Amino acid sequence: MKKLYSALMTAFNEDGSINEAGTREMIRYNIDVNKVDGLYVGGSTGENFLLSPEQKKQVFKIAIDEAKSDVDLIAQVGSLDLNESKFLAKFVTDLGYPKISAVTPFYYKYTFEEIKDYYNEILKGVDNKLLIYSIPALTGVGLSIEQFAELFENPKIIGIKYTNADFYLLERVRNKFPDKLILSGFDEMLLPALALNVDGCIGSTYNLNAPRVRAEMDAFDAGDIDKARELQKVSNDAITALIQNDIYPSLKLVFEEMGVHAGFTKAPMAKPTDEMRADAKKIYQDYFKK
Ligand SMILES: CC(=O)N[C@@H]([C@@H](O)[C@H](O)[C@H](O)CO)[C@@H](O)CC(=O)C(=O)O
Repeated sequence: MKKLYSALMTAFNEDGSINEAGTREMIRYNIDVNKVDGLYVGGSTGENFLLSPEQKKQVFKIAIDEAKSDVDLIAQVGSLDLNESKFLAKFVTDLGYPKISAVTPFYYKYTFEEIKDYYNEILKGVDNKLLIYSIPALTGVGLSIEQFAELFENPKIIGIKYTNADFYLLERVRNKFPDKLILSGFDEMLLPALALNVDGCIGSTYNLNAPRVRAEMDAFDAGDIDKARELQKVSNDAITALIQNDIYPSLKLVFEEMGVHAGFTKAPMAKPTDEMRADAKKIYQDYFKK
């Protein structure tokens, strides 16, 4: 059965500190209402790259304390500072996270040898399994099939969080590595990714939209492609509206409409304007009101 993971959001107070109660509410909502299979903690959606190391530790602690072993947990530990990534990999492993993930190193232009060393260093001395977080649109780092093969020489690297619209590469990767865990990262492209036999998905919009997405995955598994396509269409209407209204603050505003206290985004992300609030209310009414 294909797995559905929400990319966990972090609730912030207006001053950028972490709102623990709100973050816990979102975790509970994902587990109790969305019935997700897992949570991706410390990813882009969690605004992780805006956090101090102490705040990252705080989020990792809150998530596992709230979720316990109710769902699978993947901790994204990649950062600009390799020492920090290594520290966090050990930290989350000691907390009990069953899987970790690390974004490809970004900002500077690294050689593939440097990228490989980065992953091997993170995993050195850490008894855990890792998913490569590949998101070329944000990092500028695209990996080839040969490079994935070289990274997979480390047996602790078990798969890819594949946030990439290159479906040719996805097909090549899926078929070359049938035993690796491949989780699709673009919510609006889930259906074509399912057709290429990914093992599941991780995404931001699943925080709000998981039940519709589960229905789509079930329809796909049952061979009802028309129904899966119709559900993807509705999801994509919602995703388009969320993106047009600035996706990260909008996800939180819609969560607030649902009664879940998702808090603020962290600067320099935008604080919501009255217009954004009004649009988020409409998105809630159009797509998520029960
Ligand atoms: C850049 C970004 O936020 N990508 C999202 C998608 O879920 C994305 O928001 C969605 O497909 C809308 O474009 C996920 O791939 C990110 C993710 O899972 C994470 O790291 O939090």
